[in-house]
Amino acid sequence: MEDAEDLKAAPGRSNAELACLLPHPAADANKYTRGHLSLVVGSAAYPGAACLAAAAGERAGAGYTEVFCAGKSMITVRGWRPSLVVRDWRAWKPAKAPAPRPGHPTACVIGCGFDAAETSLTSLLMETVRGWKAPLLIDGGALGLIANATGLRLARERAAAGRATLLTPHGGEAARLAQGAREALGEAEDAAARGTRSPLAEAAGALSPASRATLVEADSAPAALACALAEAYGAVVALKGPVTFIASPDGTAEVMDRGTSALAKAGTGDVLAGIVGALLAQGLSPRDAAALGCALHAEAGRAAAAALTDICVAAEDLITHLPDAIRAIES
Ligand SMILES: NC(=O)C1=CN([C@@H]2O[C@H](COP(=O)(O)OP(=O)(O)OC[C@H]3O[C@@H](n4cnc5c(N)ncnc54)[C@H](OP(=O)(O)O)[C@@H]3O)[C@@H](O)[C@H]2O)[C@@H](O)CC1
Ligand SMILES: Nc1ncnc2c1ncn2[C@@H]1O[C@H](COP(=O)(O)OP(=O)(O)O)[C@@H](O)[C@H]1O
Repeated sequence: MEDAEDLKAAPGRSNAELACLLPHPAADANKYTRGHLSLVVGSAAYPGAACLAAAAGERAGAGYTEVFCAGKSMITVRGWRPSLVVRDWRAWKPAKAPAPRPGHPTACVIGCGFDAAETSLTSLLMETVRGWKAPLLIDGGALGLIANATGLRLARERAAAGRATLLTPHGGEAARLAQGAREALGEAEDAAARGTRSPLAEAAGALSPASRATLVEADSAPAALACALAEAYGAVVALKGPVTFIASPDGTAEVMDRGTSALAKAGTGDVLAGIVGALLAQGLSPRDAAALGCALHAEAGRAAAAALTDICVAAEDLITHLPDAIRAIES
């Protein structure tokens, strides 16, 4: 990887490049071949996050959208959109899900509306990171729960097994992920000092000096931070903000700067997670899903602001205006 100071993210992709990625259904498609999206979301405290992520995923093209949420959230999610398949998250068995097979893409989004105070969610998350074989997007409260040495080790084990992971932190969540990586580095250094061999110590030893420096600094630039987190966790990282940086574990990064401050409202990140998750579930790579999903989200924000003003746009409006975003990218 380049020195952190020299890091430059590639400019955002053109409409023509993004339009090629749009997952129009084949003439002989059925709901299963179009892509199965499982969302493990919506604690009792935040049923709204489950509604937003799942409805966005369905509108972004997933053929079968299944929501696993807290028992207390189920009635809210069912009432919000009857086409969603809603189950209690006690029915979520990630390790028993069949391996993805050609022509039947699938993906999981976990964490929108996770309540950090609910420690029982840690085992649900870790079981998913360990056992879920298809692409996995981790968002919201789940990011805080993997931001530690155990979470980093499990994420890296997924990468080593060739299982794709995408992290979508905002600035606060990215700071927590960096803190978790520092904790892992500390544990690895202790292990090395004791002469103990461990996968974590080997991973920490392999981390580039630039990433190590970025993770240790308090105020790293977002592009460098996204790259360092991607390398440390072995995942594609979309670090959200007024400008979003999409970084891959190989040190490459791209910028998405189509957004509008109309997007600065609660719940818009849940909508983004649903859109990107649906694109993963339709077979796009994590990097392509992040690039197209973030661009569609931003264009939906622009279309919503044109219709409603930048003051009035709320997260639900992005779902309504997603068709305008698709047309903007295709034009
Ligand atoms: N309708 C629903 O059900 C909704 C449910 N939601 C769900 O709620 C859960 C908690 O998620 P959350 O984002 O609200 O809170 P949390 O993770 O504690 O982080 C907030 C702290 O981080 C910091 N911060 C720094 N930079 C930042 C930045 N760029 N953008 C934002 N924050 C930034 C900032 O600290 P400060 O800078 O103020 O010191 C701030 O105090 C999660 O599961 C989510 O899915 C929400 O999506 C809303 C709609
Ligand atoms: N000023 C801004 N300009 C452009 N995009 C923004 C701005 N503020 C926030 N966003 C976008 O809005 C979304 C907010 O996500 P997040 O903070 O996770 O919200 P929540 O957790 O409430 O769902 C991100 O996609 C981010 O890039």
